[in-house]
Amino acid sequence: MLDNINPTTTQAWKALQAHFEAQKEVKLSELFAADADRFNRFSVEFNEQILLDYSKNLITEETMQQLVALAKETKLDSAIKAMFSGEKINQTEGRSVLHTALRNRSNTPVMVDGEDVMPAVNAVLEKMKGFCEKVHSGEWKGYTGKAIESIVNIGIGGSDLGPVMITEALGAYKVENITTYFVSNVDGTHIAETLKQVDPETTLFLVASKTFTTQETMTNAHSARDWFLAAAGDQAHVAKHFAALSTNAKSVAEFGIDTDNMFEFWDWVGGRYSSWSAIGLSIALTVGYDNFIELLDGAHAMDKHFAEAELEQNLPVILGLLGIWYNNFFGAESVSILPYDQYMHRFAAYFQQGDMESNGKNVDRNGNPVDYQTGPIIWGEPGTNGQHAFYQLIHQGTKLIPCDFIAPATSHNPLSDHHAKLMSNFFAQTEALAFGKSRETVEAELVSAGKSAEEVAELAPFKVFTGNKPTNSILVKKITPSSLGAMVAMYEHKIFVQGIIWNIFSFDQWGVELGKQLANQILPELKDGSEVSSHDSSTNGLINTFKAWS
Ligand SMILES: O=P(O)(O)OC[C@H]1O[C@@H](O)[C@@H](O)[C@@H](O)[C@@H]1O
Repeated sequence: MLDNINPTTTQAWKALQAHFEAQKEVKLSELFAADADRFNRFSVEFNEQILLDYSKNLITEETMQQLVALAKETKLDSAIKAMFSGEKINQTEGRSVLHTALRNRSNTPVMVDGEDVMPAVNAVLEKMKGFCEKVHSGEWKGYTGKAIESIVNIGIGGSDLGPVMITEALGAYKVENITTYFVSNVDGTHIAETLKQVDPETTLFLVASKTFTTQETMTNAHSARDWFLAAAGDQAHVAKHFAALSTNAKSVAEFGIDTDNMFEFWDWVGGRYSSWSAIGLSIALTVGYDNFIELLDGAHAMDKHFAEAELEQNLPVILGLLGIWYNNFFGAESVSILPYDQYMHRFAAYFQQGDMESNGKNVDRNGNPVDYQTGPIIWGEPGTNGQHAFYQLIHQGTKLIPCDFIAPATSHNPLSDHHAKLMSNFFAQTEALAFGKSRETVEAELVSAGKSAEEVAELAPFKVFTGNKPTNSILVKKITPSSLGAMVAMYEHKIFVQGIIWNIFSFDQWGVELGKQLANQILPELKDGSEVSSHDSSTNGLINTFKAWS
């Protein structure tokens, strides 16, 4: 059981509040001017792979000490131990939270209900390995004897976003002769457009669903099977073209997928934490099984760091605490994740689910409404595209938006000076956000551009950058399976740290249920043209207009 401590009642919270009042006007320019060693003081390196520079944050040593005190007072230490040891910390569902066991490469026993889960974890990995070997070697043949060329992963949410993000992020590692597609949306366009690109004789569908009941996934899976059978004819051919990644063997069998083709995982794996499980089969098929294992290795190294490093030196803890500083004291509402790496273009979307589904909670672990802010809005796009779109608001808007800038030191595509240009933008943006451009500088520039005194006075206010916008810079040596695994685990644990301190349950997601229930009620009402009057006037009006127009 997790402790149950309202963070706002702790000594540390009160101290942080007083500290915030005393230094909320602090200027990054002054902090840097006063301390030549600030970069060294506020940066940590992980395994010569990842550098987290958090010196461009609105913090002093005292801020960090008090934030760490908050983590200690809210018993983060024991919560970390509880998670890793398989305690049922997902209390509203009565489940352990063991995505860390899926990548427990040291293979030490992890007990759930008195049983070590590692043999089952390893057995599924072996099965995935054998399957990948067969598909990649061409030994696995479709119903007309041809090798597999296309993988279509059908899943949504946690059964889609992680594999999409990771296969894209590891684009440089793709195996030859396999093209992977992802279908998630129940909008028929998604599956229809995908099926146009593949050949039933050479396509393998992975039906990825923890529950195997999700409406979108099951609808897409049935349409895929209909399409396949229209070409293949015989139901017996399904076995060569459909595999299931699920915890629900019964429904998999009912769908008609051979249980030999089922890759199992367990209820102690949350959907948004499931890329490391059988849900990762699309990853292993796309980038190779060995690279999938390297991904797990990287995540495991970060797990060890999270479990063992001092809180002051602990990357996920530092990130989590900084987030709390802005979310709960500065009143920041969102966090932007900005990867300067085209391969990582779905990273922010992935952690939108990871973070917002985990910590978007308004009830604490007692079941009482919280009277403080919890999970932030997560958003972002790859740089430099974002610079030409929404950075205006980050630089000169009225909202405080702490940003994580992520970039690889080495590019997989060292084409002329592209990478230097990309990186110059990465460095320039955090510098600009931190230090801005003063009125004096703006005026001097306008004068030297030949503007009159009147023009200078007129234009200057619009060209001033106040600066003092906080950022983290995460410099990665190279985006490899291992460093990516470490980075994903780092963000996962950041979310954990914040959920513990906010005294909420991060591993359930009841908030997704109501919409599903209502959609199930509305679906039969759409079957005929009769007027609907059972809802509020807006919903009735929309449904009836839809019926008239469709
Ligand atoms: O993997 P399945 O069971 O299809 O769920 C897919 C997704 O469904 C949503 O409603 C959420 O609960 C997600 O956490 C989950 O990842």
